[in-house]
Amino acid sequence: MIRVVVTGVSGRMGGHILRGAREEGFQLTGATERPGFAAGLDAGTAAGLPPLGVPVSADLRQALRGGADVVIDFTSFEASAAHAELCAAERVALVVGSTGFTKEARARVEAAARQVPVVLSPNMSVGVNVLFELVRQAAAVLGDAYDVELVEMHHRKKKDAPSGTAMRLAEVAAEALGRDPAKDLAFARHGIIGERPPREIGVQTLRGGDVVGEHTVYFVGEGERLELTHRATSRDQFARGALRAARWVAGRAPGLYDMADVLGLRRS
Ligand SMILES: NC(=O)C1=CN([C@@H]2O[C@H](COP(=O)(O)OP(=O)(O)OC[C@H]3O[C@@H](n4cnc5c(N)ncnc54)[C@H](OP(=O)(O)O)[C@@H]3O)[C@@H](O)[C@H]2O)C=CC1
Ligand SMILES: O=C(O)C1=N[C@H](C(=O)O)C[C@H](O)C1
Repeated sequence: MIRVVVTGVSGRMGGHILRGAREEGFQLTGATERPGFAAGLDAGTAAGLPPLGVPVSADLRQALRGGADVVIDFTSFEASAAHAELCAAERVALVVGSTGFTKEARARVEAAARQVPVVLSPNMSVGVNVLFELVRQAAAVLGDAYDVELVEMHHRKKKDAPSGTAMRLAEVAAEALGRDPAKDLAFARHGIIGERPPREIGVQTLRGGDVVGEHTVYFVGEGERLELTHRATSRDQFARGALRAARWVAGRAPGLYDMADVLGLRRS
């Protein structure tokens, strides 16, 4: 039985992961929430589920005392960077779903992945990981004759923009078209903007209500338009993907992996 510690259990993803872990036969050995949260509360109760017999800790080091094969972490980029360093020190595998990483925070996760295996992915759903491949293929075949535009929509409480998934989709398209994400992504348009630069990849963000997560990539040509859309209607698919990643990464060699590795989609 795989022993798992889940961080941020009272968050939107936390409850879905705890429920999935119980249904899929993981052994929950620890749980955390941000310092200041009611430490000692049952993890299930904290997540709005029936009690699970595991208390919430205010820090991951304490939560790992019960032993763990893997930590599943959907918190924030800052918390995930600190969690990665602790997992490296404690030699525990890690699955990170947090998004919005700064270069510095990502470098901390990469450094941790030299000590322990880490799966880091902005979207753990199978559907979105297939979308990454479809976008790669479409961009490679359609080429420069088609303008690439991307729109993402999420709930009003989401903190980072554009979504991690949108950023990855734009990077995948840019790579297939030989463009530079640092120069060619356009995140806003306003005023007299002039003609669209041909190399531009537009990335636009919508926020509102309780939208779980929607991404559309447009390839707009002369006389035709291809639209590739993924709509998440529940957080369960993200949680199922994270648990699949946890099963895959526990006991693996140190390294930074993503869902393409977990799902066997990695291109050589
Ligand atoms: N990869 C994927 O498939 C998906 C990724 N995400 C990403 O996952 C992250 C979390 O999303 P979501 O669940 O919606 O966000 P929430 O804010 O609902 O949940 C995050 C939880 O983590 C807690 N937290 C923050 N810092 C710490 C800490 N140091 N230790 C323990 N707990 C902490 C937060 O507490 P507090 O509220 O007090 O800050 C909160 O309860 C986001 O970055 C989001 O973009 C989301 C869905 C799918
Ligand atoms: O914050 C969210 O909710 C989500 N975040 C991820 C992202 O930023 O791509 C994945 C998913 O779309 C939900």
